[in-house]
Order: sequence, then C-alpha cells, then structure tokens
Amino acid sequence: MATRVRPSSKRCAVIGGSGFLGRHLVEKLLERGYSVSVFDIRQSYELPGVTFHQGDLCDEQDLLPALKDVSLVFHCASPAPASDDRGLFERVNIQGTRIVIQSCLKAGVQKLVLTSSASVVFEGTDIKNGREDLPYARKPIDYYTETKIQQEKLVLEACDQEKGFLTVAIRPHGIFGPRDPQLVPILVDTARRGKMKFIIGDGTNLVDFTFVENVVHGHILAAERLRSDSPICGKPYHITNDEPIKFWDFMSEVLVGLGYAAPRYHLPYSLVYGLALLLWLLALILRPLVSFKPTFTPMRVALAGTHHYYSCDRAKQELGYKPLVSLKEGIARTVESYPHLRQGA
Ligand SMILES: NC(=O)C1=CN([C@@H]2O[C@H](COP(=O)(O)OP(=O)(O)OC[C@H]3O[C@@H](n4cnc5c(N)ncnc54)[C@H](OP(=O)(O)O)[C@@H]3O)[C@@H](O)[C@H]2O)C=CC1
Ligand SMILES: CC(C)=CCC[C@@H](C)[C@H]1CC[C@H]2C3=C(CC[C@]12C)[C@@]1(C)CCC(=O)C[C@@H]1CC3
Repeated sequence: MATRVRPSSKRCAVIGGSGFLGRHLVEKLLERGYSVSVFDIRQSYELPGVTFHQGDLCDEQDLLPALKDVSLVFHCASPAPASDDRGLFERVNIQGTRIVIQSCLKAGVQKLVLTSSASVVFEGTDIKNGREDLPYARKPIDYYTETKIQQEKLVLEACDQEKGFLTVAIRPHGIFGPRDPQLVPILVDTARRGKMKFIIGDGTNLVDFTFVENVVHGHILAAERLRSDSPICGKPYHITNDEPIKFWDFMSEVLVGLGYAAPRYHLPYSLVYGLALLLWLLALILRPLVSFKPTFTPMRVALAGTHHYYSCDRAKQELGYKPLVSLKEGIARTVESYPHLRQGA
C-alpha cells in the first residue's frame, strides 16, 4: 500500500504571492528557510526557492497543483478594493475562498492563514482601540469589505482541530511600504492634481497605518503558533504598528518626504461627506451616459475623517507579536523607495 508522504512543515504556499503583501511575505519566508509555492493570477517576479503557479483561485484544477506537498497555506489574494466590480468581489472573495478551503482539505494542507482586514468591523464611524470582539459591521463601508467579512467567517468556521485542519485570520489595517500600489500612488496622484490642499475635519482623527514588514511578521507568528492544542485556532488577530497617528499627519509626512506641500486648509467633515455622497449618487445615475470616478467617495471621506485604530493586545499576548519596524522608520523607508513619485521626477 502506498504511504502518504507527510508534507514538510517548511514547505508552504502563498495564494496572492505576486501582490504587494504577498511578495513581502514570500521574501521573508525564504529568508526563514521555507520553500514557497506561489499561486497568483499573474506572475510579477522570479526568485530562487519559489515555484510559480499561475491561475485563478476560483478554479480548483488551477489551484490544486500549487498545494501539492504543502502543509501551510497563506491566502492573501483579493481583487483591489478600488474596483467597483461587485461580481468580482463576490466570486473571488466568497466563492473563491470556499474553493481555497476545499482544495486545502483535498490536498491534505494542515494550516490556513487568511489575510482579512480590520475594516470588517468598521461602519464609517469612530473606532478607538477596537478589539477583536467588536461585532462584524452590519453596514460595511463598501462591497469589498462586505465580502471580506464573509471570507473571514468561512475561513474561521472551517477550523477543525479534530480533523487537524487549523485556521486563523490576520486583520491588518492601512498597510504601507515599498512597492505598495495603492496608498502612496493615490496620495501622490491626488497631490499632483492639486487636490491635497484640504484637511477634512479638524485633523485630529487617529488612524492605524501598518508597515508591511510588521504585517508579514504577524502572519508568520500566527502560522508558527498554529497547533491543534493552541488557543489561536479559529480566531482573528489585529495586526497594526501599535502607534495610532493623526490621519493627516501621516499623509503630510509622506507628502513632504516626497517634496509636496502638506494639506493646510480645513473643511467641515459633514460638508465634504455630503458632497461626496451627492457626487457618488450622480455618478450612479449618469453611469449609462457618462462614466466618471470621483476622488472623494463617501468611503474615502469616512476613512480620512474618522478615528479608526485597533488594539493589538490579543496578538501581543497570544502570538507574541511586537511591531519590528517603527512608524517613523517605516515612513522613511517607504518615501525612499518611491524616487519616481517625487515632486519634479
Ligand atoms: N493593502 C491594504 O492596506 C490592506 C490589505 N488587506 C488584505 O491583504 C491582502 C493583500 O492585499 P494587497 O497585497 O494590498 O493586494 P494586491 O492587490 O497587491 O495583491 C493581491 C494579489 O492577488 C491576486 N489575485 C486577485 N484575484 C485573484 C484570483 N482570482 N486568483 C489568483 N490571484 C488573484 C492579485 O492579482 P491582480 O493584481 O492581477 O488582481 C494580486 O497579485 C488582501 O486580501 C487584502 O484584502 C487588508 C487590509 C489592508
Ligand atoms: C488607514 C487606511 C484604511 C488606509 C487605506 C488606504 C486608502 C483607503 C487611503 C490611501 C490614500 C488615502 C487618501 C484619501 C482617502 C483614503 C486613502 C485612499 C483621500 C482621497 C481622502 C480625501 C482627500 O482629501 C484626499 C485623500 C488622498 C489620499
């Protein structure tokens, strides 16, 4: 009778490994002696020690070969939040995650670590030092977040210590760092279009921004602590820099670091939110005739004008988490990594 070879605990797969967070995770895993199988809809780099599998995670036949002989899977693939394709979020984040779980079970994977998001509890109003026991948002800020909630529930409910399939979810917030395709590029684009002159509200709202290497550290700690007798099974963990900062101070530090002026004129939050809502409605009504994407969406205004920072005490106590890179150093390294986005470049 053929005996099934137990997969090496140092062999893992990263679904979404070509993306911003995924690639940083892959690089750290290699440094720690793992061999990595990357599964993604696109291949964006090549590295020794990495086997690439290109495909759609919604297709089990595409996915299964990437999970062969793998004991640990990180799932950090998602369509970009800026997409307004509801069908795509539904298909990839909900149906696709079901396929990921099924495929892990078929392939004999023992551990699944999901990249969720702290925004699964955010409804556009203040959250100060939010803990993991806050209820899921009943009115999530956008459809992307709605599907991230369903995705997290699916993964955590699949945890079965008796069967030996262990799951955990990491909830990062405001990831930034070198190669981020969203935060810094959106910010610079807004500044170049002369729209970064205004501070929404009084500018004192505190927000978590998390350096990408700290997010990676949280994922690896969770993976390595995930055992059948551990209290972390089936639970979500906030991972932040543990240094909430005024949203507008963070934006200003990045802008000034890249040679742009910091925003300085204040606008009332409710006025900007109301205008954003109006614009959004207008864009919806006019969609069959003209298509335009407003910079100031209600979701972005809520993110820019409210408090939303989270406690990572649970991760500190149960995962042994401590941020490795301070916000100051993270911002400096990020600014340095974007010479092409400097003013005048
Ligand atoms: N960035 C942030 O601030 C935060 C991110 N997160 C979560 O972290 C995770 C990683 O985010 P981030 O690195 O920023 O995102 P990226 O878009 O950079 O990476 C996601 C990767 O997944 C790929 N992908 C998308 N759909 C599929 C599919 N059907 N099959 C296979 N691969 C697919 C993407 O390809 P393509 O680019 O071609 O679509 C991309 O390479 C996501 O789950 C996100 O929800 C949570 C909180 C904050
Ligand atoms: C903390 C967190 C969840 C960050 C996520 C990243 C993005 C949602 C932000 C990155 C750049 C931000 C930004 C704005 C909103 C939120 C972001 C897109 C504005 C559009 C808000 C209104 C402005 O005055 C301009 C801002 C540009 C940058």
